[in-house]
Amino acid sequence: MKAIIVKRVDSGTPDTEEIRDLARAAGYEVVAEFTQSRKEDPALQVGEGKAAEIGRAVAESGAEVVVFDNELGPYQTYNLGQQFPEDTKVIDRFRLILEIFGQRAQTRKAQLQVELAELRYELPRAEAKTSLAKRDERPGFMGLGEYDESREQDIKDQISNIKDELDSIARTEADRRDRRRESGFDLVAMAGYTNAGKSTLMQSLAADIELGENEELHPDLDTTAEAQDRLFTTLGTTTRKMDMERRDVLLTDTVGFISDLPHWLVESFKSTLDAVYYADLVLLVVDVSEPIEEIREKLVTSHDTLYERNEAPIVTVLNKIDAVDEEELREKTEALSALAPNPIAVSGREQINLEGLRDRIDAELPDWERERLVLPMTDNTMSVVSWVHDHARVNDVTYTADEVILDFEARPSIVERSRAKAGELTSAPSA
Ligand SMILES: Nc1nc2c(ncn2[C@@H]2O[C@H](COP(=O)(O)OP(=O)(O)OP(=O)(O)O)[C@@H](O)[C@H]2O)c(=O)[nH]1
Repeated sequence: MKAIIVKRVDSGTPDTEEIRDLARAAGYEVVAEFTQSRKEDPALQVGEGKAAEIGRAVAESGAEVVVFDNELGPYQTYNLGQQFPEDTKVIDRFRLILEIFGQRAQTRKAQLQVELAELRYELPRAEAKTSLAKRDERPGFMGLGEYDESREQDIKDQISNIKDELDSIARTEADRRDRRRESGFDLVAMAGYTNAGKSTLMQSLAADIELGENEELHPDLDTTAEAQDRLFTTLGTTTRKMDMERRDVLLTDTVGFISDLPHWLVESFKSTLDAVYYADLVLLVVDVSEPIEEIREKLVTSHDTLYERNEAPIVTVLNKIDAVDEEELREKTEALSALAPNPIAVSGREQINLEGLRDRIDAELPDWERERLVLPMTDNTMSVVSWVHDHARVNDVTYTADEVILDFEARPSIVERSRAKAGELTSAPSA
C-alpha cells in the first residue's frame, strides 16, 4: 500500500526519519512526504494550501493512506478526509503504531490490548461525529444513517468486556508465576526501549537445552524470539530458560518502550509490564551506542515507568558495547552514573561479557536458604524426597533404617513447604 507522510512542526526543520520507519514497519511504501513549519491549524493541522497540495499528490501517486506524524484531533481527521480524494485513509502517528501492534499481536492478550487501544482511540472520535451530526441537524450526515449515540455506548461496552477478559488473563499469569517460583525458578525480566537489543540478548543468554518435562510448567515458553531490525519485534512477552550454572532462571522479554506515547495507548498495554513488575530482578537494557542525551532521556522515562510499581532490584545493562570505543564507553558510563549507578556493559550480539552479566544476575537475585530436614520413614517419605529433588538443589541425602536426612538449598518459599511436608509425615506415621 502506498502512503504519503506529513509532518508539521511549530518551528525549525521537521525530521521525518522515525515516522518513515514506522510507516515501513507497518508495511507501507512511502511515495512522498510533506513537511511544514507553522503553528497548528485547528481545522486541518497543516495550512489550507498545504492540505490541497497533499490532496493533489494523493491523486497523482495513487496513495491510499496519508500518515500524519502529528496527533490529529477527531475534527481534523474528518476535515482532512474531505480535502483528499474519496476513500483516502487519514491516520496519525498513534493510529499507525496501533496498526503495527495489530499486525504483531500473536497472543490473545496482545490482541485484546490492541483492540482496547483502538477502542480508546475511537471513542472521542465517535463522540465528535455524534456532535457534528447533531450540530448539522442532518440525520445521515457522514453516512452514519442516524444520530449514532449507540455507537459510543457500544464502544464503552466493548471496552469494559475486554478489560474483564484481560483481568482474567492477568490472574492466570499470576498463578503461573507462582507455580514457576514454587518450582524453584527465579524470574528475571528484561525491560527497555524498542531496538535496545533485548531479543538478541535473550537469544544469547538462553539455554539451548530442552526445557523440563513438566509440561504444565512451561505452557508458553517460546523458542522463536528472533531479533529483527524492525520496530517492536516483541509484542507481548517471551519466556525462555536461561543458561545458568547455579540457579534455574526464567528470562522474560517484554514489549519495548516507545517515546511520546499518549496516555490512552500506554494504559492499554500496561499489563504487558506485569512480568517486569513481579519479577525477582529487572534488567533494564539500553543501547549505549546512542547519543548520551537520548540514553539519559530513555533511562529517566524507563525509571518513571518502573518505579510506579516495581519492587525488584534493577540492573542497567549497557548493550551494544561493540559499537563504541573504550573511551566513549567510559565517558558515557560516568555521565550516566546517577541514573545507572552500577551498570554492566555487554554486547548481546557479539557475546561480549555475558559471563559477567550472568554473575551479576546470580549475585542480585535473592539468596537461597540452606536447610537440613530429617524425615521419618513412612509410606510417603520417598514422595517428599522426590518433591524436594524437583524443587531444590539437593547437596546430600543420607538413608538410615528409619530416617532420611536431606541437606538442600532452595528459595525461602520452597524451604517452608518442605518443612510442612515433613511435618505431615510425622503427624501421620505409617501403619
Ligand atoms: N552493534 C550491535 N547491535 C546489536 C546488538 N544487539 C542487538 N543489535 C541490533 O539491534 C537491533 C535491535 O535488536 P533487537 O534484539 O530486535 O531489539 P529489541 O530491544 O528486542 O527490540 P524490540 O523487539 O523492538 O523491543 C538489531 O538490528 C540487532 O541486530 C549488539 O550487541 N551490538
